[in-house]
Amino acid sequence: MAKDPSFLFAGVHFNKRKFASDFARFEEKQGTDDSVNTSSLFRTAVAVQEKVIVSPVKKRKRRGATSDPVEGFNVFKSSKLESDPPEEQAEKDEYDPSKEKKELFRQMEHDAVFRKRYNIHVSGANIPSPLQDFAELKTRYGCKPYILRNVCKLGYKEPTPIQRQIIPVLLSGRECFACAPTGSGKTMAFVCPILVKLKDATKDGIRAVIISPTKELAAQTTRECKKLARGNKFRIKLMTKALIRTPDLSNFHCDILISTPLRLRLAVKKRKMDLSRVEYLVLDESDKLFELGLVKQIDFIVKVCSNPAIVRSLFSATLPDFVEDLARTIMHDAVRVIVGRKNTASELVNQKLVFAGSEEGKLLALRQSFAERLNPPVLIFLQNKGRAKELYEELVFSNIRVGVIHSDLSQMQRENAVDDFRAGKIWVLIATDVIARGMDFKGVNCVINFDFPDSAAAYIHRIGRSGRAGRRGEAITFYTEEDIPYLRNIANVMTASGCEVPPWILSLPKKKWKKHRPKRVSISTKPEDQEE
Ligand SMILES: Nc1ncnc2c1ncn2[C@@H]1O[C@H](COP(=O)(O)OP(=O)(O)OP(=O)(O)O)[C@@H](O)[C@H]1O
Repeated sequence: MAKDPSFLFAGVHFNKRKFASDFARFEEKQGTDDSVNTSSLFRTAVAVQEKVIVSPVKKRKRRGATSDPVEGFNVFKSSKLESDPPEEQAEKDEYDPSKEKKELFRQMEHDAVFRKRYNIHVSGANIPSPLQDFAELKTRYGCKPYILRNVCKLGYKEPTPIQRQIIPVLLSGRECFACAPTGSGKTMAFVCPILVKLKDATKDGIRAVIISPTKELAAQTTRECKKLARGNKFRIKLMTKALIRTPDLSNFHCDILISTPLRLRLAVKKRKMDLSRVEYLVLDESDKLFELGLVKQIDFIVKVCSNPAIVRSLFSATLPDFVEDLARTIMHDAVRVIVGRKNTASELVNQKLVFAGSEEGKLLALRQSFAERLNPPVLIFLQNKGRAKELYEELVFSNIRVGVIHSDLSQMQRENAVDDFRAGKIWVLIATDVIARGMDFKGVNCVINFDFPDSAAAYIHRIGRSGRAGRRGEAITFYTEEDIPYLRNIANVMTASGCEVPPWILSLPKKKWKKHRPKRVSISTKPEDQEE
């Protein structure tokens, strides 16, 4: 694999004298957040369509369905119907007693072709037709004009594939699991139907709850909800520390509440918050929420959301079988929607593996690359907060505007780091996995895994901070000798999303992936007596 890392930062040449103009370019990008290039997103969906095979009607074994083709409907078999001349068809229809059935059949056929085009795979009974365009929100579901106005203001021209299918599923009152690549618009896919269904603000307790694994993501989701709800008087609330301090929350009401599991559980247990009237429960980044540390809290929340008419939905870019199995035990007649193949990285990210030799080698590679080429904004991931701090200390006095985010910082410091990165005040943000999931920084050009990720899912989510909403991105993963046994797992993700991997890596033995966080040599180059 390439040993000279100087090529890493393909992109704008980082000439310090030209610093100002580069930076202005970066700032400009941040300013265009709302006018996302939707057409490329649309193109991506169409570009991958050829890869899908449509299978005939059959009962499928769910376990093996990970990357199965489209659900049971044979588009090819029925295409003969379409070739009938119109007059002949009209004649047939006139005398056909089961005209309605035929109509239904035709609609199903049309839906299957449409899904194939957008690489949407579904399973479950009676799945509603996907959206052709946003206008159908009004024609099919009578949504209020403010939503379409906001969609337009956000610059969304076409629904993304996950939005095309999940919005009708949720609007028809079905529970669902949704798995679609990072940066493919899952947030809007669950927020929009909630807004349509809730219609107007009321004071009927808490009506919808969205759970996010981190405070940062919860705050971001709250902002996205508010953007889409602009013009309506909905009460959209983030569960903050201050809110939890309220002595009695038993009469608290809001239309949509966004929280981390821990805070919500506290609010219910200690402040008597009542979730019995919740109509919609969304578990975002659901595989993270079902991990050992959080599953108890989720279990508690699911139980206290006791409204029998509740609609629950799970979203993530990675959805392991065990999460589906767990979720199935609580869901009724759920629809499963997968865009592309399950558990794969975004195809918009160009991924590279770089052998850095040692910890010292990683730092050298990074410095050299920054000196030669830098294409900000850049995100750097490390395996823990201690190492994130060390790297920050090493880079803070260079000419690069660098920031750091980890769980030892106060909430305010964490928010400031995210805001400064978004605003372009920070070029390079050093982070732990605390922001690896869900955070939407839009213009991130490059993600660097300074420390090898501890699982394939962590890799997919980390690199997914780049290559969002139709934009291209780059991901570089440093590895040392101790990471080699796990290289194959990442290499498999890379090949599945169309990136090249040297054959020797693909011939490494498969290794069962347990959390890989080896004890690594310190990054610090300071003499020991100068360390705090
Ligand atoms: N229909 C659309 N057209 C264009 N851009 C969109 C559309 N829907 C959402 N976006 C934009 O796409 C970006 C990614 O959306 P979002 O954060 O919801 O992705 P995600 O699928 O939840 O990603 P992750 O798995 O990383 O959480 C956002 O900047 C959002 O504004």
